[in-house]
Amino acid sequence: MSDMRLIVAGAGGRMGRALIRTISETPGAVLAGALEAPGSELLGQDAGVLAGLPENGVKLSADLWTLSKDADGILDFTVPAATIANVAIAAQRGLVHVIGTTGLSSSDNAVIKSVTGQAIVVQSGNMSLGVNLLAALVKRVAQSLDDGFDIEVLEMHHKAKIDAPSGTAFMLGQAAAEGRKIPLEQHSARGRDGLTGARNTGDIGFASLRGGTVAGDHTVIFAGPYERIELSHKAEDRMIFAHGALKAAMWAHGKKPGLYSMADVLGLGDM
Ligand SMILES: NC(=O)C1=CN([C@@H]2O[C@H](COP(=O)(O)OP(=O)(O)OC[C@H]3O[C@@H](n4cnc5c(N)ncnc54)[C@H](OP(=O)(O)O)[C@@H]3O)[C@@H](O)[C@H]2O)C=CC1
Ligand SMILES: O=C(O)C1=N[C@H](C(=O)O)C[C@H](O)C1
Repeated sequence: MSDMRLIVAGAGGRMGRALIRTISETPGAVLAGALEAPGSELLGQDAGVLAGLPENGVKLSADLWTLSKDADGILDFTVPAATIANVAIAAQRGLVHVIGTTGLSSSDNAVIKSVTGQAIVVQSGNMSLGVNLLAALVKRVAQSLDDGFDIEVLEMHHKAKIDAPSGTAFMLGQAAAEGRKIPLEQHSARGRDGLTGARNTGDIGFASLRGGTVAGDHTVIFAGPYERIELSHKAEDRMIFAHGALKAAMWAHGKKPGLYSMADVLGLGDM
């Protein structure tokens, strides 16, 4: 098979730059385009230079329709409005769309789902191997413990992160809810503040910390009578997410249209 031609959306962002570096190191992948927001001061700049590499001749552009004429996939770590705009074009062009953007609403997710009859989408709030394995472990532990054990999800990220709780925290909460066979929407406790009353039995709680340059720390706590189990993952470098995204794109190349997860990519679906 010829090289997979990939567009990086949000090319000037933290993940965008990590993805451009990862593509440059990945045999079988080539950077076909670099997308940035309309009006960004980075438009026209060289994607390689922005990512700390030698000049590669790929200039940042805000025109996905033109960029995608000759591409196979798009790696999208941007903001919800941009991802939703990209979904329609990726579907029309038949691109593999790897979606890492978090903070999506349920109606955004419904839009993504609506195109998967014709589009190949891999979506995950966290593309790392470690977190996807952690989610499988959380589900397994939640299956074994009844609601005598209170489940709390704690996350910490760098101070520039704009959404909370993190996409990963939701993934882990969802895994716990699946293990316990309850709907997360009806059992999630978020944003405690003030005179909240006692904790509801069976709730899954979320707490978010922000500060410094933390790439992403997540802990799921199972707090029972006189004992506690804590399962944690600490991302030391966002390159782990970029490597996961590349793996997802190359895995999805040539697959049938559908909505896939990182558990599918990593073969963790049955854990
Ligand atoms: N699933 C996973 O494994 C991971 C997910 N993420 C998620 O990825 C997203 C991005 O994170 P991060 O890179 O840290 O954030 P950044 O803010 O550093 O990057 C986002 C980039 O997207 C750009 N952008 C905004 N609008 C558009 C548009 N319409 N078209 C193209 N580009 C646009 C921004 O440009 P401008 O600054 O000009 O607005 C910015 O350069 C977040 O939602 C984050 O939570 C992050 C890491 C891992
Ligand atoms: O914004 C980030 O940085 C990250 N976002 C993702 C999330 O919301 O979970 C993944 C990772 O934790 C880094």
